[in-house]
Amino acid sequence: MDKAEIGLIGLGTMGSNLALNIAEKGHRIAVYNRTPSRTDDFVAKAGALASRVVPCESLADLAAAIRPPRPIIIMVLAGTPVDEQIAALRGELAANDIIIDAGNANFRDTMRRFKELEGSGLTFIGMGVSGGEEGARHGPSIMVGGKEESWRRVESVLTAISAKFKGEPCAAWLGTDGAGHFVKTIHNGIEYADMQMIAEIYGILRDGLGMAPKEIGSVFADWNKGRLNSYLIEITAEVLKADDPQTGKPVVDIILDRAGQKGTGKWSVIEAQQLGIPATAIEAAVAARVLSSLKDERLAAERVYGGGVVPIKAPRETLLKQLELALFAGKIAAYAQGFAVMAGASKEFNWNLPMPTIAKIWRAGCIIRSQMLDTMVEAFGTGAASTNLLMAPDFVKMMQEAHPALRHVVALAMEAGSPVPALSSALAYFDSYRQGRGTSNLIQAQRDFFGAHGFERIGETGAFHGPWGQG
Ligand SMILES: NC(=O)C1=CN([C@@H]2O[C@H](COP(=O)(O)OP(=O)(O)OC[C@H]3O[C@@H](n4cnc5c(N)ncnc54)[C@H](OP(=O)(O)O)[C@@H]3O)[C@@H](O)[C@H]2O)C=CC1
Ligand SMILES: O=C(CO)[C@H](O)[C@H](O)COP(=O)(O)O
Repeated sequence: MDKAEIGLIGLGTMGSNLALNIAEKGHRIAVYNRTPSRTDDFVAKAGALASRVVPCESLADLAAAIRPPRPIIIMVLAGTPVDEQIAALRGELAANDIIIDAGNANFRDTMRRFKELEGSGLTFIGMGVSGGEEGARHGPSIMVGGKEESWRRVESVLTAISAKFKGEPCAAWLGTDGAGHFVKTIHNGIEYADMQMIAEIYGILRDGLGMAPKEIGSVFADWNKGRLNSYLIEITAEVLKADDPQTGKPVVDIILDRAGQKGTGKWSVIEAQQLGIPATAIEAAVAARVLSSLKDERLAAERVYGGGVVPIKAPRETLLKQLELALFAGKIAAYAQGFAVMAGASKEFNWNLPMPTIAKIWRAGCIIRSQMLDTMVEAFGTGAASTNLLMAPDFVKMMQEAHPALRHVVALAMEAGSPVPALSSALAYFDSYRQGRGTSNLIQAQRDFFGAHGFERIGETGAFHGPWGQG
């Protein structure tokens, strides 16, 4: 039997679809899954593509089925399972074989694994994949980290399976060791902020305006035709229009309001804080998921304080326009924060992250794909966004048009008691960023008062102390 060109471990949601995508592009692929029945099911459902799939019962079989040098994708749950698979694989592999971790790894783990495998003769790639089930099957966005020569060895298969934006593949090498997984982490951080802001707008429409899910779905569907055009808006419209076959009720109304999270949002925030880069909308989105998980406490607090949202009395069409613009402004701020964190990490880890390329490969395939990303390609490509996306002329124009609506919507929601943590954080970030004279002069004075930390005087150099305690 002909040897496979590539191998894949982990036939869960992502792995099985990625394997079919690879087979469909004409590559013979060997697959292995810890639970053998999953491999059998996979082959049974692969249809005509099964002829290009080599099912394997062990890692030894997998290694034997692939033509050396063997590229092997690991697509299992992030964390210990990846270390276990690498440890088990090492004995089966030979020099020049390539291990590709395609899960949502913490980039610090990727850096460690990269170091651990250095000198072993094996090549390690940390690769972020975005697009969910559908993307994995028909074209995800692929963010690669590792040695550039390692990328060159797998470039043709990865570009073939990736999404295409106007013919350009959404797969790229972004830098050494953890660069690909870091970029995927921040992609997810922006995803958290975007999803949270959409949910906040949904809250205003549901509780403030008393709209039904299908009506709200139509609003999102409308917005998807305009400046907010994006995958997340598109699926939100679909989600809101779907009915639960069991009860006949709208699906959103039967889902418990407790959001899960697997780590990438939290890691985005931790790294942003470590780097000293504000990512307030992402932070707010992670905190909102945590608060959502405290269902019992929230119910108890509602009994104490009341939780109702005061109906919002405003002309509906005007308000809908403002909500659309507010979401647009919030989204720009979230992207600005995400890119700023990547710029900070790029310096810290010497990655030289190519921002225009990142914007390019996010234009199709990934969860945060949106019309706005094409304008970002231009802004980063010309250097106009090199300080901050908010300073690129195209985005200045958009924010000038949209920020008054964000302010109005946040004020309205706060007054009504409809929580808008991500939108309000985005607004506060924007307001703080554009304030030439802020209020931290007072903080410096306080720090000096209680801790003799010193402060700078306007127009003078050196450290000064205040006249504290002199009456
Ligand atoms: N779902 C999504 O939208 C996306 C997921 N990802 C990432 O892709 C990776 C896979 O996710 P997904 O496909 O959704 O997960 P699934 O839960 O669908 O599948 C998990 C896979 O991991 C395997 N696995 C779990 N634990 C171990 C272990 N200890 N040793 C060996 N194999 C193990 C499972 O094998 P078994 O059948 O034996 O349990 C299964 O093949 C994760 O890192 C995830 O974060 C990335 C982008 C999008
Ligand atoms: O990477 C993804 C999308 O880009 C995965 O779907 C990931 O699981 C999303 O994160 P979380 O589960 O924390 O919401």
